[in-house]
Amino acid sequence: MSNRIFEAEEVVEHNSPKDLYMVFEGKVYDVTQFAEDHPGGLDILLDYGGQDCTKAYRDVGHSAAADELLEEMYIGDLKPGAEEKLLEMRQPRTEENDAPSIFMILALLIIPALAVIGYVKFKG
Ligand code: HEM
Repeated sequence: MSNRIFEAEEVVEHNSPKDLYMVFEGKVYDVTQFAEDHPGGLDILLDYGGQDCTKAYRDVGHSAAADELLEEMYIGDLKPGAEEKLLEMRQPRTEENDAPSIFMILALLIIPALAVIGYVKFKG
């Protein structure tokens, strides 16, 4: 069991599908691996990425099995009293990993196009 202490500044950064931390009852959990398989969906977890999900998690009435899963993802504790700071620092949801970026799409179109142009020129 880790008892690493996390600052609010650090937790808040982990808010994307590829890197997702959540705080529950003052403990920090790395839910990255699990997020895609969450029965309630990835999207709802992203709403709490890098944030405290204690109330939301309780309101759903998660099962004991869910509690056990959560425990397996425990990585440390939020610095005592940092809950408020965490909320103040709330960042907009990181969408960058939700879909391929426009740059990636452009690169995938341009690279083969350049290859074809190069080939045609070289041949001619
Ligand atoms: C952070 C760790 C979380 C874990 C490990 C987790 C785990 C689970 C599990 C195992 C279930 C299946 C039902 C059950 O066993 O209770 C479930 C369902 C659900 N969870 Fe989570 N959950 C987490 C966070 C959240 C959060 C923050 C929300 C936000 C509201 C949420 C919303 C839901 C909903 C709405 C369902 C019901 C899905 C359905 O039955 O259609 N969960 N979750």
